[in-house]
Amino acid sequence: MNGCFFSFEGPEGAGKTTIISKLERFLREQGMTVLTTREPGGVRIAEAIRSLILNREYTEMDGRTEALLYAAARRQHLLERIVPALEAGCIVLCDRFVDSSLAYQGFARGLGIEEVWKINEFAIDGYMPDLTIYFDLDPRIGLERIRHNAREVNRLDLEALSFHDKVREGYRRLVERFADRIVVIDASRSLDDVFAETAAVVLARLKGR
Ligand SMILES: Nc1ncnc2c1ncn2[C@@H]1O[C@H](COP(=O)(O)OP(=O)(O)OP(=O)(O)O)[C@@H](O)[C@H]1O
Ligand SMILES: Cc1cn([C@H]2C[C@H](O)[C@@H](COP(=O)(O)O)O2)c(=O)[nH]c1=O
Repeated sequence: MNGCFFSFEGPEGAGKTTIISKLERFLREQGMTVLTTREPGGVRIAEAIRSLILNREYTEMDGRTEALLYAAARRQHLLERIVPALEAGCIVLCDRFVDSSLAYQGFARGLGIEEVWKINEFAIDGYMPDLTIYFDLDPRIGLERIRHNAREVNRLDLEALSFHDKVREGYRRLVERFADRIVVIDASRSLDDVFAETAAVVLARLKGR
């Protein structure tokens, strides 16, 4: 496999989508082939699962059902979109991947990081990002940011602040556990500063291949 797989993680409103879009433009300007995608979603079946999981009407959804749906969406997305792009030598920029499941369902929902890892192991079958960039931000700031943009409020956004605090704590545990894969970026700074650091980290990883 010749490509390089980057995933981007963080709480709501951390700036992942904005930075990925700037990074995609920047890397293309340098002549690189880039695929930008997102989870849950990225392909037809996974986008359908996304609509189901994030639908605000499904307040009765069980935590394990939620975790399994994210894993199912991931499986389809990986096979249909990520793996073919990596095999074609693309740089893949993925807005969320398995760490979201570990932080949100494993830690914040209380299902257990190990348990959620197990179902995801089955789904991803050995494929992991080469590098994960985690945008660290107080969820109060992130939620305030998205209150001011046009993005639709989804079922997860409506969780209590204590849930979003747990998501951050979950990510912190993942950073400790996967220190060689996850790079932490302080996302509370200006967009220009966050982008400059992200681009530097990504370029360094690409050079080191
Ligand atoms: N560093 C920053 N400083 C101030 N505002 C920012 C910064 N980064 C992003 N924003 C703004 O915050 C909002 C959320 O950004 P964005 O959609 O990129 O976040 P996200 O991490 O993809 O969020 P989500 O996962 O909730 O969809 C946007 O309006 C964006 O313009
Ligand atoms: C992949 C994944 C996502 N989530 C949560 C995180 C967000 O609240 C939504 C996705 O929407 P966004 O546009 O990225 O904000 O779903 C999750 O809980 N578990 C996952 O595996």
